[in-house]
Amino acid sequence: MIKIYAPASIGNINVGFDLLGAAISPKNGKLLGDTVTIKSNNTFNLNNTGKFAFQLPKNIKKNIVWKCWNHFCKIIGKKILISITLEKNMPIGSGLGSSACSIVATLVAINKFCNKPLNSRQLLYLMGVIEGEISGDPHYDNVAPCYYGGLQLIINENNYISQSIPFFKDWIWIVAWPGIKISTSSARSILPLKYDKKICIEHSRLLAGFIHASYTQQSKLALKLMKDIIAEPYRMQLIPNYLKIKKQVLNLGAINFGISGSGPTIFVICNNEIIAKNISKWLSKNYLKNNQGFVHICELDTKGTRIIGE
Ligand SMILES: Nc1ncnc2c1ncn2[C@@H]1O[C@H](COP(=O)(O)OP(=O)(O)O)[C@@H](O)[C@H]1O
Ligand SMILES: N[C@@H](CCOP(=O)(O)O)C(=O)O
Repeated sequence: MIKIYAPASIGNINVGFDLLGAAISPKNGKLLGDTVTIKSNNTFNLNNTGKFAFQLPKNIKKNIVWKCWNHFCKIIGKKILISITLEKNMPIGSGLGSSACSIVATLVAINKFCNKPLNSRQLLYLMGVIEGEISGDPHYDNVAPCYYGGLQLIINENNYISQSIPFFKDWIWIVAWPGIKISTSSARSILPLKYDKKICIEHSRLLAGFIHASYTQQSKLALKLMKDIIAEPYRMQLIPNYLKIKKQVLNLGAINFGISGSGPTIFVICNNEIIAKNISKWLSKNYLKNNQGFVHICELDTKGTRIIGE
């Protein structure tokens, strides 16, 4: 038996649309991600459990776990006889890399079960392909941090898909999912196909400056540059009262605020535990739309996807 856990992730982190992503874990030690358990069987079998299993497609062939298994069988040229249990603990369409959690956990588990025929780069490439089948075009800013952990910069050069970049250990990351869905594909479809030269130059300044500030550990500079001029201007309309919430949370002492991935989850950065607790309480009261929603005070998950049982 192999049991794999894959953590939630924040895609984009404002300044790096499709190019930066952070894996996160609640500071209280709770798990925030999907778990996949695999054992040998006489045929393929998939069981769905977990708080958000009800959101999964009824047709097994539309479940990401089946897609991952099917891709892997084609790659190794044989039917892999396993029973898979997906513990779907990440809400679908949340903006916390729910699809990435299932993709990464399943592929890592199957690869280990088959004695690792794929190396980590080949595995991550496959993760991006499957992510692209779901959201319309491949993007690695959820699967890379979910797989490797930490803060990942998508490189796609010299045989590297992503590489870790330094982060700020004193940053506290709050995520608030209101309990409603926004599909990644729809949130991608509302973005412009082209941007003005002025925006492109400004985005390069912000992203390059953020990476420089990260390597030189200039927290205040990193925060000033951590702006989203690519997606937020268009996606904020999908999130009720977005600008009002943002203004209030910044007034409560947050040092940064943005849309997590394609939303509707928002993320908040603080550098003070008391302020973080206060903002978490405020968001629980004012941002959650139903009893499905949640707020977690998190830190970067540096371990990434890992074995939690054998
Ligand atoms: N195991 C799974 N986990 C998440 N989504 C799944 C899974 N299996 C199938 N899906 C489908 O994939 C799509 C994922 O939607 P998406 O908006 O990308 O979610 P998220 O942004 O949370 O990753 C949904 O249509 C969902 O029904
Ligand atoms: N870069 C992607 C990130 C999507 O993240 P998700 O958690 O919403 O799937 C995008 O912004 O479309």
